[in-house]
Amino acid sequence: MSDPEIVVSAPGKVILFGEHAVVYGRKAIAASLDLRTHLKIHLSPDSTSVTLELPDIHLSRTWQVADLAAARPTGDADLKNPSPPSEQYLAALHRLAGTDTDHTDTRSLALLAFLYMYTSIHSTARTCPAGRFHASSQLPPGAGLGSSAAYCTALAAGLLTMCDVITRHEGKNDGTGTTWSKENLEVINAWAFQGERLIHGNPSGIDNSVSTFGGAISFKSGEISALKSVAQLKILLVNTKVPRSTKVLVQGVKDRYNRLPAIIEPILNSLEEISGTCERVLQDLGGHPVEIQENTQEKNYHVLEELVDICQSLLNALGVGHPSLDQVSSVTAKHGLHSKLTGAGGGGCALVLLRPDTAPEVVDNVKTELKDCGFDVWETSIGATGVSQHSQPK
Ligand SMILES: Nc1ncnc2c1ncn2[C@@H]1O[C@H](COP(=O)(O)OP(=O)(O)O)[C@@H](O)[C@H]1O
Ligand SMILES: C[C@@](O)(CCOP(=O)(O)O)CC(=O)O
Ligand SMILES: [Mg+2]
Repeated sequence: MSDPEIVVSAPGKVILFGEHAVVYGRKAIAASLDLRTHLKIHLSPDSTSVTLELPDIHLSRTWQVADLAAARPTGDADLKNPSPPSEQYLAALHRLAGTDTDHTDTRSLALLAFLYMYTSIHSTARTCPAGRFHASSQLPPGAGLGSSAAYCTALAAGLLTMCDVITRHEGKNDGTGTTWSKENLEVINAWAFQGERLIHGNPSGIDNSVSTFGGAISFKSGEISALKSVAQLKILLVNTKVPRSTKVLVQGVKDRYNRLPAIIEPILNSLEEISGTCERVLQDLGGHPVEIQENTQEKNYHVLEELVDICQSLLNALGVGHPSLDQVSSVTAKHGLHSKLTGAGGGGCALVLLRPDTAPEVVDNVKTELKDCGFDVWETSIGATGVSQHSQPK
């Protein structure tokens, strides 16, 4: 067994283009955020219970280790290649969580994701460890910044490390912690995806991939490509604070798709084309010598701004807009800036694209006006390190 104290963290993400379409196998572009979820594990060999503390969603639960051990799946589990729980196993997890299988309160699905990972990752172990598991986040939960994926990625990294399924300290990252080999990061990502399935229903896998690997990526049907040039973008994030659930919004798009497939398909194709165009523009922005940069910059930012506007309209057509997001768009437009929802929509967060030469007064004025609407606004840096292990509890 591992150290009695383990601290890991995983970042949230911002989707630039392609949310929802990515669930249907279309390309999307996303980057990690400098806001993280930390998981602290404190093992107590003399105790007989497991406590999960989730202060951000006001949940804390304690189970007897014997009850968790009894819920473990039988048969040989492939710990490096997890599969979804069977119906019977899922029902046992719901009983432990005190939820039911038709649960729509996504908050308590966080319990289910923990119980699934804890019991499955220990399915081949002789005993299950007792202790305290404490997850807290700098990310607003349920706002489109991938808090569910950061939570699942941190859980996967912490639990897999605790059981020595993955080996620790294989590489240094940016000095704030250590990371794992690519092979082990893939194992973390696979478990995080299974956790996301329990919270989201039908995730594309983009959020857990960004949270695991960090940086900026283009993502299509599970294929990940690194995109260095995204980090140069300056964006403002606006949290409308309107609560929403990704699971409900993804299901809403599915219902609309099932009713009107011939209408929704071309919208998904357009959204994919937007991601492809963005990728090309970003490459172009990064690839010119300084003397001709100004001209190409002007042209390329104009295209990016058009993409932001078209994307926002198409997402509205999918039914994932919200009056609060329309308000963000009209306030930013007054100041000559362009914004779109990010993540699942229905409230939550929007991003505002800034140009390299956007005047600081314009940024200040738009921030003030958005704050006056009751929204939270901050300038963010993108491309943070992926899942990490910390030697000191944070
Ligand atoms: N810090 C956290 N602690 C516990 N659960 C969390 C935390 N952050 C997110 N979650 C889980 O993720 C859910 C929100 O996920 P979701 O609706 O996908 O929104 P998003 O991923 O955009 O924040 C919460 O209801 C909860 O189940
Ligand atoms: C809408 C979607 O594309 C992104 C959801 O992100 P978030 O949970 O709202 O942060 C769903 C997905 O990709 O699984
Ligand atoms: Mg989510």
